[in-house]
Amino acid sequence: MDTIYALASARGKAGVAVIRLSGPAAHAAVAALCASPLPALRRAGLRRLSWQGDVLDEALVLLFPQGASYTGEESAELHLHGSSAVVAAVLRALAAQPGLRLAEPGEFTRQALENGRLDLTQVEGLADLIDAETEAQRRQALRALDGVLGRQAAQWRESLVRAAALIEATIDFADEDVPVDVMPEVGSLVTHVLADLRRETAGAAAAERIREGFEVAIVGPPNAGKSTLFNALAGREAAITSAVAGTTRDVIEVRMEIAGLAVTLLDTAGLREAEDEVERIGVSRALDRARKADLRVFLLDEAGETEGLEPLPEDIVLRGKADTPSDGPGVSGRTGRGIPELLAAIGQRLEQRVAGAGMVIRERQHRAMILAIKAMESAQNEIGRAPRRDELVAAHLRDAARALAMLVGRIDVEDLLGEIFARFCIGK
Ligand SMILES: Nc1nc2c(ncn2[C@@H]2O[C@H](COP(=O)(O)OP(=O)(O)OP(=O)(O)O)[C@@H](O)[C@H]2O)c(=O)[nH]1
Ligand SMILES: [K+]
Ligand SMILES: [Mg+2]
Repeated sequence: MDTIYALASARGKAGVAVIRLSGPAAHAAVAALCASPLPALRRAGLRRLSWQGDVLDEALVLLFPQGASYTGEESAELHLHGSSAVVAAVLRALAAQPGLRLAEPGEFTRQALENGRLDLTQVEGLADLIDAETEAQRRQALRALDGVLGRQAAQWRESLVRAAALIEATIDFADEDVPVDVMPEVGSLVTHVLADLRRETAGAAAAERIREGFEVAIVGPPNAGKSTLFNALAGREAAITSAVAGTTRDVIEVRMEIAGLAVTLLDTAGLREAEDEVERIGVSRALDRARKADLRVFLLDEAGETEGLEPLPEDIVLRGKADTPSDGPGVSGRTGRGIPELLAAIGQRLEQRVAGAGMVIRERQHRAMILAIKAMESAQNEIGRAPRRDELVAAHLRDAARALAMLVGRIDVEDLLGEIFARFCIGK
């Protein structure tokens, strides 16, 4: 087992920079830099770090024992002054130590996974937490990091393994008298776990939306004031506005947060039968993106019509350029009138769509759950058959248990690991 090290904090100037070490030689490597004895385990101590007669920094040194660290390995943290020269000097001194090497991206977390400190769903939660931009993403990622899904999956697996074992026990009794009929208990275990799995997968789409965010498109006739409204919502002049109908051609995007949810807001070309070739392309892009968006805000002019696109029941339809109360209900990008109400209406519709969000967040987790559900449905069908083939019931239940093991990364995940960890930064 190698001892790995890396800068764990962000690169560049900062108040403090943290270098992390993990592996059997971690404490020895720190000791080699410290003139005075190392601080007690899990106690921060200020130490002068030096290497080959050269003082590197005054650092806070923190040691964690094997089995009680983030990675599960013997580890250490050096809290340095956050200068790139100091960090570079300490990294050079560590590189010179025998048995040490620079960590790969995500390798500390990979050690944690391999040592059973985290399961795969927690690693995914951690990746999401690092990427989190909104409140809903942060809360959801923290729940995943806490391991809710892994704990629940362990209970489901236990029930399935118990059910399979009950059947297998009766198979061994085949030629003799079977002591008890186990099928009522097996049937009830299967029914309960299946109901749980179905309920959790039903919330997967909502959870995925929290993670990925929503697309909300502003659509309507030319000159309705879409780009002006878009800029007002974005809080900056992201789109060109002008009195010329057909100003916007490309779909323009801004990322924002509405009701704690990640939203990509889209400004689109005014919808009409365009004469101009470029505008026609713009209109066709507008239609395409607006149809794919999660929600459309139809901004209408006095005529109150939109060419080529019908609002869906959940869409928002309102009149633009409603600058003053005498203009009636609607919204004005110019004066800001009606914007808080519009944001509230968008937020309310999006919140409805994430209401059922559960523990299953990623497509990968969803697929593992579906595999488990399919296997359990096969088991249930077999239970209902006459004559019933008990070996098959047991085999389907074992398949379902295996799918749940995949869910938490206990088996069959080598490829996945590469994919997940490649997205981590070095030092995580
Ligand atoms: N009074 C008033 N005028 C507005 C408002 N919003 C936009 N306008 C004016 O209406 C004209 C068109 O505004 P844009 O924001 O470019 O309209 P658009 O819907 O994006 O137009 P296209 O991109 O050409 O489809 C400009 O002259 C704006 O100044 C508003 O809320 N009130
Ligand atoms: K315009
Ligand atoms: Mg526009």
